[in-house]
Amino acid sequence: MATGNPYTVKWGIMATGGIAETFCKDLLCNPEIRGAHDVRHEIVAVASSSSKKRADEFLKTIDGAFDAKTYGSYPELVSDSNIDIIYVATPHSHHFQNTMLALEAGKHVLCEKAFTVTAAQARKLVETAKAKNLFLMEAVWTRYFPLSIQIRERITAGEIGTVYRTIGDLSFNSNATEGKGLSFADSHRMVNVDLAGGAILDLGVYPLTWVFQTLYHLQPEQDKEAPTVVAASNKYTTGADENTAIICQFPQHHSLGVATTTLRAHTDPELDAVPAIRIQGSEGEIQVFFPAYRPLKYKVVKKSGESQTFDCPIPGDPARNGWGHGMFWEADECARCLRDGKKESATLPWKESIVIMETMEAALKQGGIEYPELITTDVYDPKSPLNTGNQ
Ligand SMILES: NC(=O)C1=CN([C@@H]2O[C@H](COP(=O)(O)OP(=O)(O)OC[C@H]3O[C@@H](n4cnc5c(N)ncnc54)[C@H](OP(=O)(O)O)[C@@H]3O)[C@@H](O)[C@H]2O)C=CC1
Ligand SMILES: O=C1OC[C@@H](O)[C@H](O)[C@H]1O
Repeated sequence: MATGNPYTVKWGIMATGGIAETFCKDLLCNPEIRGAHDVRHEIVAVASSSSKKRADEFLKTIDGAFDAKTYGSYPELVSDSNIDIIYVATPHSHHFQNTMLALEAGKHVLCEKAFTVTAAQARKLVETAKAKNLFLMEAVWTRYFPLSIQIRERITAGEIGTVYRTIGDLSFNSNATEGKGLSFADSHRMVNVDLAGGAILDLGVYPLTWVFQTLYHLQPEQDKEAPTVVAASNKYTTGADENTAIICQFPQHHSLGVATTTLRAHTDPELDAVPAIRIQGSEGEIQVFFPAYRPLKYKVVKKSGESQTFDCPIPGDPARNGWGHGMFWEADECARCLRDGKKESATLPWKESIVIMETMEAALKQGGIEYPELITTDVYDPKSPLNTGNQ
């Protein structure tokens, strides 16, 4: 246990949608419940691009941080001198402009996945954070789960031998009950190209996370090899991808990753019948169960067929009705990096977020998926409607 007072991070929350609510509820959990004695979190400000009233309502929804400042615009939020770090919880389309807005205002940033819409945007964010000496991290929360840490450690310890292949899927059966369409309205962020919708950027990033954290992240630094990418997509009527398969080849490491995602079928309709991820090595494999973004269980199966299952429950805070979603671990990582003066997380370094964006960009290109100029530009514009809330 660390001695002394825990290091406190003051968060500013940009946007008041679904994931902002979940993340904030996790920030409000007592860190001691998950054994984190060295850091704590405070929500000091919340902004909605629609109105200050919406931000006020959000505080009621999360049932906490009642003293937080509330704003009706993102530019006001990033100007608040009391904030250490901004959590960007807007749709993918907005991540580049919104993160630039925060970095330009001198704020550290945790930005939701997918990091950006293009690889050039990701590179620009990293260049800006580096130039301004600010912390920046893509919010791929799954990487910070004890389950992910254990699996990376088992691979490094050689428990399944040399890993040759990782196969991962994250898919939902989102077919409408009638007709051939999906259950989402065409305007919904899941399928709306103006919001950079589609399976790859929203869901595909998770099977890719498993491919990358097992086949790329663990490569020694001196032999880092980015993948060659082969991909195919089927398009939905909106132009977004509804069904995509991505092969990542690492020829020098003799390994292959296969990441699939669809909005047309479920990874594991029986929930627990088939693994969502298989990490396959010369001496056995590790199977991770659905969902790829929030797994609670994995199995180590030795070459002999002998197997052992490991449960990794997410601790809940009894003082918050047992709430605990698992996003607090990435928040703790941000806090520790800020405390230690680190600008990037070693668990998801900048270079890796960029290579993942390059992979998704290659897949989008091969799948013929195109997004509008407003959301693909890598020219920062503080007056972009994506920052001012008129879009
Ligand atoms: N880590 C995870 O498990 C998850 C991550 N996500 C990621 O979080 C991000 C947001 O997703 P989610 O919270 O589900 O989305 P929501 O649609 O629920 O919320 C998005 C919020 O962004 C703001 N916003 C600003 N401009 C727009 C616009 N033009 N259209 C829609 N919203 C806008 C709004 O907040 P306001 O009006 O207050 O400005 C809105 O409430 C995405 O990047 C997604 O991939 C999503 C779900 C789970
Ligand atoms: O990040 C996510 O994880 C859960 C999914 O349901 C959601 O669409 C996605 O954004």
